[in-house]
Formats: sequence, C-alpha cells, structure tokens
Amino acid sequence: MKILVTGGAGYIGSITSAELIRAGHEVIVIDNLYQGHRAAVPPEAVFIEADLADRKTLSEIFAAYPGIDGIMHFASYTLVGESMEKPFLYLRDNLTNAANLLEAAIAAGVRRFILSSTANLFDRPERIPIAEHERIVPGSPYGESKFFIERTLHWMARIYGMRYACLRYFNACGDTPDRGEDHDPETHLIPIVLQVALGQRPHVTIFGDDYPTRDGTCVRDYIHVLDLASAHILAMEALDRLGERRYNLGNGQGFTVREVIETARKVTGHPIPAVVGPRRPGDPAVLVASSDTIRAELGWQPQYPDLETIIASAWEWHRTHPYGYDDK
Ligand SMILES: O=c1ccn([C@@H]2O[C@H](COP(=O)(O)OP(=O)(O)O[C@H]3O[C@H](CO)[C@@H](O)[C@H](O)[C@H]3O)[C@@H](O)[C@H]2O)c(=O)[nH]1
Repeated sequence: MKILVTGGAGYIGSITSAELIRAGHEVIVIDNLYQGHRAAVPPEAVFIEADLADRKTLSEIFAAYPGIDGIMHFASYTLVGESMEKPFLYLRDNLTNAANLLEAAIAAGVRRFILSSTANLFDRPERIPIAEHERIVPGSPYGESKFFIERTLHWMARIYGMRYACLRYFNACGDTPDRGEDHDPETHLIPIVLQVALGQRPHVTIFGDDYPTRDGTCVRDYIHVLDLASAHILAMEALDRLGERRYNLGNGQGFTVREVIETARKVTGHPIPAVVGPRRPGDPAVLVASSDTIRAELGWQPQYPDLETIIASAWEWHRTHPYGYDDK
C-alpha cells in the first residue's frame, strides 16, 4: 500500500514508517519538524516538510501523490502536562490539523485512516485493566482533543464511508538501533531516567509518592514502540473488513515510577538518583490497558512485553546517541 504518514519524523511515526517500509509498503511522510527530526525519516520514504495547518499545501500533496491507500496520523501535540498550560494548542491546533487532513483526504478519495489516540481518555477508570468499553473521561485538553478526533472520524465513517481505527496507546517507550526517542525538551520518564544514567542530569524527580499504589508512585503500562508499529500495520491491512474500530494498546501489566527507575539501574549498571517532588497535574494514579480486543480481532501479540527488555532497547539507543539526532 501507499501510506501517508503525518509526523513521520517523530518518535513513533518514524519507527512505524521504517516498519511499514520493511513490510513492503510505500511511505510518504509529512512533518513540520517542530519536534521531528529529518534524520529520523527512513531514506526510502518520500519526505515533505509541511504543516497540517496549511490546507492549500495539503490539497497539493494529495494531487501530487495520487493513489494514497491510507493515512497514519501521528502529527500532534502530545503532552498531557503541556496541554494543562497551553490548552488552545491542543483544543484548537490538534483538532484543526486533523480536520484539515481529513478534508483533503476525503476530497482525494482516501478512505483508510489510523489515528494515534491515547490512554488519557481514561482519567477515572472504574476497572483496571482498562477495556474499550470503559467510560471516556478525558484527563486533559490533550485527551479531549484526541476524543474529539475519534468522534470526528465516526462522522467521516457515517457520511463518507471512511474506515478507521483509533489506537489508544498507553505509555510508548523503547527504541530501535537506528531510531529513538528524542524530544526537546524531554518530559518522558524512561528517556529522563536514562539521561540521569548517562550523567546528563543530576537526578530524576518522581512526580508524587502519595498515590494509592503499592509504593505510592504512579502505575503505567509501558509498551514498546515496535509493538505499537505492528498494531498500526495490522490495523491498516485489516481496515477494509474492520470498518470502525477503537483499540486500547498496552501490555496489560503496570509498573510504578520507582520500579521503572530500579529496572533502569539494573539494565544500565549506573546509579540513578531520584528525588520526590509534587504530583504533576493531570496524572491519574493507575493506567493499565486491556488489549484483548486487538489480540482477538487482529491477532496482535506484543513481541517486547518485558520491561527490562524495553528499557534495554532504550538504553542501547541513548548510550549510542547521547545527543539524540545531531540535527539541532
Ligand atoms: O520526570 C518525570 C517524568 C514522568 N514521571 C512519571 O512517570 C509516569 C510516566 O510519565 P510520562 O513518561 O511523562 O508519560 P505520560 O505523562 O504518562 O504520557 C504519555 O503517555 C500517555 C498515555 O498514558 C500519552 O497519551 C502521552 O502522549 C504520553 O506523553 C507518570 O506517572 C509521571 O508522573 C515522573 O515521575 N518524573
């Protein structure tokens, strides 16, 4: 298939693009390089530096590349904490960019779409692990923006026959030897912990240790980025028979912040000093996924379910790319 990947220079988008190419698909990447890195885009992919806010350019791209079979939409503002400080970046830009993309795609006859959605739809889950039928309570403007895009897709299906899947990632992490996580500034737990191991930061701050969990710190379900990539590819290949789908994506096992730090100490062999700070606004205590639906419907199986293996893959990238991509 010929797949348009927005955000294909970013962390999850670039690794998924590389996996799509490995699986024999053609990839066209659109990225504005706001967080993405040109060097992360696989050399076999077409790269277009463009912003989804620019509707004219979007129509030109669809005209210049006819026959696009499907879209994977990664490009987005993605930080829970930032969305509590800059809500309009999320409630305006995330929504408008997705609408611009969908409008141009529909005009060009594209009817397959995979959305990067989020566990932040489930701020107060009644049941752990969290299944797709759990009540949606977005935890932040970020989660709300993704929920609204999910709803928009529903109407695109009703009105235009769009086939789509919303993949609600829990905590994406892990790297590959060629591509890895490199945000500026970095806010995610595992890369921060590894930067401490490399001596690039004095310590990691634990955001709160008074949660109702086994050691007082937040519990998250960490899923390897390659397992997310395989879910995207399986879903895209099956969309014609699926129609409309929403899948929660995680390993089904939760780890506390302290357990992640301890595992990183073991994997890296370096000391990782930690200090306890206040809670971060918008953080729920426990997020663990039930991925039974995607396992049953698509035969998806995580290949890297073990936290130590995930952190070891991230350590390999960070150790060999201590300054990330050298393009800044
Ligand atoms: O310096 C840090 C960074 C994080 N944490 C904690 O570590 C956990 C994981 O945090 P982080 O790695 O920042 O990921 P999340 O905030 O959980 O968000 C990620 O995971 C969400 C789904 O759960 C996605 O929607 C978001 O896009 C993605 O950023 C949370 O409990 C944080 O409170 C710390 O204690 N100290």
